[in-house]
Amino acid sequence: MTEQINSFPQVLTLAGTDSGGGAGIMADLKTMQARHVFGTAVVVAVTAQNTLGVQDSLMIPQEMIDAQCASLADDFNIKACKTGMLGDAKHVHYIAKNLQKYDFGPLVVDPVMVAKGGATLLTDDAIQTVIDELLPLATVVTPNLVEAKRIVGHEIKTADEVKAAAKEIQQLGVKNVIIKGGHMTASKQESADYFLFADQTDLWLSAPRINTNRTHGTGDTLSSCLAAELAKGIDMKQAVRTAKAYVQAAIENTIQVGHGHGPLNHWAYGEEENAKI
Ligand SMILES: Nc1ncnc2c1ncn2[C@@H]1O[C@H](COP(=O)(O)OP(=O)(O)OP(=O)(O)O)[C@@H](O)[C@H]1O
Ligand SMILES: Cc1ncc(COP(=O)(O)O)c(N)n1
Repeated sequence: MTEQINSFPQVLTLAGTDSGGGAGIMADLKTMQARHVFGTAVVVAVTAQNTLGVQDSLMIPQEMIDAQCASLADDFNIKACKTGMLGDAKHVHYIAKNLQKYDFGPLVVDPVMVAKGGATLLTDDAIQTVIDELLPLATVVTPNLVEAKRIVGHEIKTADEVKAAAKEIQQLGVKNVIIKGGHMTASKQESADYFLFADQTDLWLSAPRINTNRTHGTGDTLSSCLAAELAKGIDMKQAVRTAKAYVQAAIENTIQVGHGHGPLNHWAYGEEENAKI
């Protein structure tokens, strides 16, 4: 009976808050809500942020991170989780320890490094800790082009180099790799993401590139949608298609909020479809 009561898909984000509501934990919870899963959150960092940039940030102490993870593990039945902004090497380590201690299901690692406005969200020395401690725990990692370059430690220019980099990242111990195309601006027509799956099949998923600066939180939205689908038991290949379509609809159906890099429209995707889920 208890198991039945606790069986509704529950998802966890371990990340930073965005007071402006467009990225980080706020984007994650909005995405989870729209995908009809129950969203929970471990706050790793607090940012004072709006669409113009990050004005300040505060890292949460280890004891409080551990306490949040313990609270969730004691009560909830988390079926998938994602990481976002983790700030520094120490916090990457605290999160990796908690993810080893508790079973929160498949892990989506979004290796958030720099905000669209240019603020550092992960210190340089922490990249190696992500590689050593977090990637081996991940079911899927979702770097953008810039993050992928930092992980492999060299330039990635052509489509063949994107594919080779995904393979290199997979060899670090992650089953599935997605290199996101938002920063691959060579094509003005499309935004194409590359997917390399655990079974060695691969896929480019392309969608029309929208000419807009209202792309605050695109990466968070993709990774939290992916986690939401995985929590429902959807297989990885279908989950990535839904996540890409969800982000596309959220960028396309723009809303006018803030004066800078505006947020996405998290309720745009398949509104009638959602009503039926
Ligand atoms: N202008 C755009 N038009 C269409 N799709 C886009 C656009 N910008 C980004 N995307 C899509 O959004 C998703 C996230 O990609 P992106 O490379 O922007 O991630 P990110 O840089 O990690 O995002 P964030 O900076 O929010 O963390 C990908 O599916 C990408 O193809
Ligand atoms: C707390 C937090 N997490 C992630 C991002 C990345 O989003 P973006 O690159 O769109 O600014 C952010 N700005 N803030």
